[in-house]
Amino acid sequence: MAAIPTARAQAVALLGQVLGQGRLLSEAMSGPAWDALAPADRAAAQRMTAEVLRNLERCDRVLKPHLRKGPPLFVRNVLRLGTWELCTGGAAHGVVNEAVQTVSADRKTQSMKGLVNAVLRKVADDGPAQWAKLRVPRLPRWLRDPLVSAWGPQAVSGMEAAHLAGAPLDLTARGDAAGLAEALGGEFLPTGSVRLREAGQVTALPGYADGDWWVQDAAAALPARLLGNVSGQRVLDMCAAPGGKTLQLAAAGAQVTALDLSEARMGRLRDNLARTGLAAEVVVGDALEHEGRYDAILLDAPCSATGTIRRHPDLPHAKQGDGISELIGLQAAMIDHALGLLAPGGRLVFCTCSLIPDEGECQIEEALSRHPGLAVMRPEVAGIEDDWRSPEGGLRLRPDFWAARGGMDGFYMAILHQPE
Ligand SMILES: C[S@@+](CC[C@H](N)C(=O)[O-])C[C@H]1O[C@@H](n2cnc3c(N)ncnc32)[C@H](O)[C@@H]1O
Repeated sequence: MAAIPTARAQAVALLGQVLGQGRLLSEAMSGPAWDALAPADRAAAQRMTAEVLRNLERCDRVLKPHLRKGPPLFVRNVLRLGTWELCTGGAAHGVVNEAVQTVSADRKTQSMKGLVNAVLRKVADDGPAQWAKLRVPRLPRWLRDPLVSAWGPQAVSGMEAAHLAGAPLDLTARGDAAGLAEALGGEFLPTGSVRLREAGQVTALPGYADGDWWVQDAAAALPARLLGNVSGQRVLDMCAAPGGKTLQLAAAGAQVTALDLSEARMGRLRDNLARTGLAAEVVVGDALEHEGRYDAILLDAPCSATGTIRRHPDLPHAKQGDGISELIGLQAAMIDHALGLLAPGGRLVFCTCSLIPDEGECQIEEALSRHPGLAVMRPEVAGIEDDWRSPEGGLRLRPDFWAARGGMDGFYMAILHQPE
C-alpha cells in the first residue's frame, strides 16, 4: 500500500502542479493522494502552498546564495517550503528533517538529501533575519507590466502589498447586515458587507447552517446592488455559478434566472440556494444561446480573475496571461447578447473581477461605440467613494483601496441602460 502523504509532502506536490504544470490550486487539490489526507492536513497543505506562492520571490531570494546551480523543480519546491517555514517561525529540527525525508522518498531525488539538509540548515541560521528586510514580492512581469501601464507604479506596489497581506473574510447577510455584524463581532462596512478579521472555520460560524449569510468579498457584493430595486422584476444572472450574486438578487425579491455553462459549478449554486432557503430558476447552458426577456441582467463575465490574487496567490504563477484575449472577445459577445435580452428601458450590469482595463473600462467604451443610444448610468449605492468612479461612468475597485480596513478584491462594474 502506498504511504499516505503528509501535509508537507502534499504541499510540495501542489507547488509542482502550479509552478510546473500551470494548474490552478483549486484544480490541483484533487486526486487519490489529496483525498487520503485528513481534513486538518488538507487545510494545512493548502495554507502552506498558498503562503509559499505568496512569498515565492522571498523564498528564492533567501535560497539564492546557497544554491550554486538550480536543482530540479521538486527539490526546489521542497527548499522553498522549508525556507518559508523556517523564516516564519518553524522549528528548524522538524522542518529540516521532514524536508530531507520528502526528497529521500523519491528515488530520483534521494541523492539530493545532503544538499537539502545543508541548504536548509544555512537558511535556519541566516534566513529569518533576512526575511524581515526583503521587499514585498512583486507580481510576475506578464501581469506587472500591463498593470503599471494602467495604474502606475505606486498603485501596483499598493496592490502587491495587499496581495501579501491576504484577505479578511467578508460576508453578505440574507437580511439585516448591521445586526449580523454585531452578532459576529465583525465590521459593518459602508457598502453593506460584514467583515471578520479572525474568522476561523467558516462552516462553524453562527448562522452558517441556517443560511443567514454567505461568503462574498465586499467588492464582489457591489454589482448586484448596482441593479437597484429588483423586487418583483425578472432578472437574469447570466454567469451565475457558484451563486453569490444570485443569492443577493433572490434575497432582494427578484424573480431570478441563474444561468451558467458549468454543471459542476451549478451544483454549488443549488447547494447555496438550499442552505439559504432562497429561490431561483436554475439553467445550465451557454449564455450566448440563451433566450428570454428580462427587466435587468447581471453579467459577471468569465475573466482573468486578476482581482482575486489576495485569495488566490497561485493565479499569477500558474497562468502567464494565456487565454485573456479569448476572454476579452467572449466578454464583448456576452454584452451584445445580453443587450438583446433586455426589455425596453432595461438595465445591464457588466462586471469582471479583473484588474486589466481591457476586461473592464475598455469593454464599456467599445460597447457604447457598437450600440448607438446605449447609455452608462451613474452608480448610486451606499458607500461608493469618489475615487472609485472611472471616466466612462463605471466603478474601478482595486486591492489597494481600503488599505487600512483590509483591502478589497479588484473589480470593474458599470450599469448600461437600454433606451426605451
Ligand atoms: C466570474 S464567474 C461567476 C461568478 C458568479 N457570478 C458568482 O458571483 O458567484 C464566471 C462564470 O461564467 C461561467 N461561464 C463561462 N462561459 C460561459 C458561457 N458561455 N455561458 C454561461 N456561463 C459561462 C463560468 O462557468 C463561471 O461560473
